[in-house]
Amino acid sequence: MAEHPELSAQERAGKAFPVSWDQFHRDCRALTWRLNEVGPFHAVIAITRGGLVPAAIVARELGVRVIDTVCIASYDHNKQGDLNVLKGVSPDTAKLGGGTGKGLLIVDDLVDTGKTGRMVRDLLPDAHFATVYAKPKGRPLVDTFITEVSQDTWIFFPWDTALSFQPPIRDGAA
Ligand SMILES: O=P(O)(O)OC[C@H]1O[C@H](OP(=O)(O)OP(=O)(O)O)[C@H](O)[C@@H]1O
Ligand SMILES: O=c1[nH]c(=O)c2nc[nH]c2[nH]1
Ligand SMILES: [Mg+2]
Repeated sequence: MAEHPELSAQERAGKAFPVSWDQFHRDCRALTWRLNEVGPFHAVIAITRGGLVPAAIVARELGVRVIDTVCIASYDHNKQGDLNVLKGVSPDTAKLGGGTGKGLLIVDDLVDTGKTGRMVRDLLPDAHFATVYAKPKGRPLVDTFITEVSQDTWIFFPWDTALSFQPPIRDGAA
């Protein structure tokens, strides 16, 4: 970050990894196959907002109906600022996890630097933390994930993107 402070994280990331709804759904289902070997879980906790979509799919596949959120904001569009916990887990969910998160499943779309993951680990140290995608810096914080991408890759999620014209590769398209 210190090398090019004027650039956003997305601009510094040299590679783009666009993910379609279809691929995201399949990756969430693949994640659930792994999580099904680890559970059962009393509740699923989505890290908003990116964790809401995978949490819904994972909870559906695992048959879990207690779903809570931890609301954390760190990136303002694509620049990471200070982490801000807007909402923690509810008292009911905290009780289900015995205060430390045992038997709870935390879901997010990805770990990048690991700052968000570190914060949820500090809040619920015994919870199981799952993400669909992981970059190397954040990977040690995650218990289960599906696909690793390099640190200089920016993942474009389907809820942040729309179909658009692409120039032919021959004409210099990335
Ligand atoms: O490992 P880190 O470097 O902390 O980055 C990962 C976090 O960044 C994104 O969330 P963001 O804060 O952008 O909020 P959003 O989910 O509401 O888009 C993403 O959904 C992860 O939660
Ligand atoms: O859409 C996103 N893609 C990413 O690669 C990323 N890293 C942190 N936050 C992110 N958001
Ligand atoms: Mg997020």
